[in-house]
Amino acid sequence: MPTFAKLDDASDQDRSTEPPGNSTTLHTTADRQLERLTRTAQRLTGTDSSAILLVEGDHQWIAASAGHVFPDTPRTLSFFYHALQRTPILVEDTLADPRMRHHPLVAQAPGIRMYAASPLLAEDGTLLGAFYLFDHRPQALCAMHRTCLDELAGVTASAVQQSRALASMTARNTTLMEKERRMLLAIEGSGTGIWDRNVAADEIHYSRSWKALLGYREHELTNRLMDSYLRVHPDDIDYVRATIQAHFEQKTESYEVEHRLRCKDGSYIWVSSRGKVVSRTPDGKPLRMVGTTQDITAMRTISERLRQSAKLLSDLSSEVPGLMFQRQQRADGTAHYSYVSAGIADMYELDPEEDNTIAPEAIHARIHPDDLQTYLTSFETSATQQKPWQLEYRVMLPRQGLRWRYGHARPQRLEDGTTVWHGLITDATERKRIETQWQALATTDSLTQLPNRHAFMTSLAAELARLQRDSTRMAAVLMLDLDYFKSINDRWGHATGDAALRHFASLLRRQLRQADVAGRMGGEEFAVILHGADTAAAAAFARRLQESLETTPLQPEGQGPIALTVSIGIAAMYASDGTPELALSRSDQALYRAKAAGRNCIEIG
Ligand SMILES: Nc1nc2c(ncn2[C@@H]2O[C@H](COP(=O)(O)OP(=O)(O)OP(=O)(O)O)[C@@H](O)[C@H]2O)c(=O)[nH]1
Repeated sequence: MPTFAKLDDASDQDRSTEPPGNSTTLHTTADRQLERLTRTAQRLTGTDSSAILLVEGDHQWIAASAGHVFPDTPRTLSFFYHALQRTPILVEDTLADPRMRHHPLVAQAPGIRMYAASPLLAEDGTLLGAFYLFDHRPQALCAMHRTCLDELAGVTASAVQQSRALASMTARNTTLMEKERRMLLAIEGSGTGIWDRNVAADEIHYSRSWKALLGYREHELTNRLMDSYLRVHPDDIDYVRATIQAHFEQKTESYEVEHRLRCKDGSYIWVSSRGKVVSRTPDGKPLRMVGTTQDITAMRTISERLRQSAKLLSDLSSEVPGLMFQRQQRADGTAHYSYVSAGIADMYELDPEEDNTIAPEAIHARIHPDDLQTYLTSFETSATQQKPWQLEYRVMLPRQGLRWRYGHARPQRLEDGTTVWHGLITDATERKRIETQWQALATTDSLTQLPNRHAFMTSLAAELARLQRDSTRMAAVLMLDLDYFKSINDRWGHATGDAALRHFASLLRRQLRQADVAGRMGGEEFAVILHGADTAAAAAFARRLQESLETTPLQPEGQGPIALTVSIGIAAMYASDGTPELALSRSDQALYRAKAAGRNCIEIG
């Protein structure tokens, strides 16, 4: 039995005198029980009044009282608070106690003289409040009354505890129910239909929103399972049944299928149905299955459009000749090909990865070693200047061999500094071949296959530039003109004249070294650049040429040999020459003199 302790000097003027807002406060039945307990205490002990004070958090309030009515004022509370200790208290005469004697409830009506209290303790030791006895006469409670007070306090504590547990459970249930209600509202609101299938009874129940999905009102659909299958599109029915069956047989964790359902107006919508068997017989037969149905028509339409766009892109990229690519270069300079089309098989003879990417090293290994640096630098320049990438380069392929490629792409700078190019690589080999042909045609004399005047003048300018870069070098320029050529034409015909020109060009070509250049300047007039030669060396060259012409006459078919001679004018080229024409002009003047000297002569300008 607890012993009565001395009164502590403690008060709490700040505590609220109201039960907490969300309190598990005792009301109605529980309150009445407490009232009954205070009356019982009053009667059993013969005291004037009795009260129960409850405490919860920062709140404390008088939950029940018998005898005097105690107003809930802070001062009054401080009077009660003295008892909120964990041990019983007995004040036999309040007037003898300095801390109570001036309290209004002592000094004035009702003039409390005896004050006894026992704490209300929960099983875990939490203080729930106190049970009080008061009397207007000073007295020492007998042992039986003290025990009675303690026991009543114990019963009260247990009642309060139970009541609070019940209230807390009710609150939890209310919260759960509210949550469930909100979830159902959310599901309904999201346009998701709910169904509940009774497998044994071959029945299926639909929520209002499920029926609304198909345009039906609440009462318009039966619960018969066989009716539900009639609404499934005929093309989908087999796999819908098979999917359900698989789940019934526990081959799948849940039932999940996309199919079409017929609406009230006869049109079809695409739905996603998901469900799960929630109860089975002990041997595993399904009893009940619940699930949801969602209209995914719009989503299917979008995904179908996306699929078609993706197919179009894929068709385009595989059908358009060449290689479409996306190349990314991060700010740190590392690059990778994030997309390559099927054209990579032809352009580089490479197979892309499954995700249509390829390592840049694989491509670099196919690029002609002489062009690789230009290729890499061109991308760098494009990235730095954010200008379109454009390049003609050679590739060395295992099957096709040496080929030309033309690439162009536009760069885009991303926020993180990455540059992304989208572009196309095409085969430029044929174009290059034609270009080379045109180039040859444009620079070669078709009759003699020697460079024409334009090409010769280009070489002459290049030779002058070389001399001007290094004045220790030498070069000689020769002008050559066949003698009496008109008479050959006149006598043997134009075709023989042509043959004579080809014959001379052939002899001339044979006399040239690698670095020398000869050209046909027009008619029967030729010119030669002798690289690294002075005029003496050029004169020796000219003599050798005249000798070879003398010893090798033209031999037209069916005719006797035709002797040819050539007059030659020689001039040195100087670094000081302002234009290449100057040296040519000097050699031309020398030629003029050679002609004047009787032809088949050599003159140095
Ligand atoms: N067969 C042929 N004749 C050409 C060609 N080009 C120019 N001729 C001819 O070459 C001749 C050149 O004659 P001329 O300029 O009088 O010179 P030449 O008869 O050689 O007299 P000299 O140069 O003074 O020795 C002309 O009759 C031109 O028609 C050509 O491509 N083929």
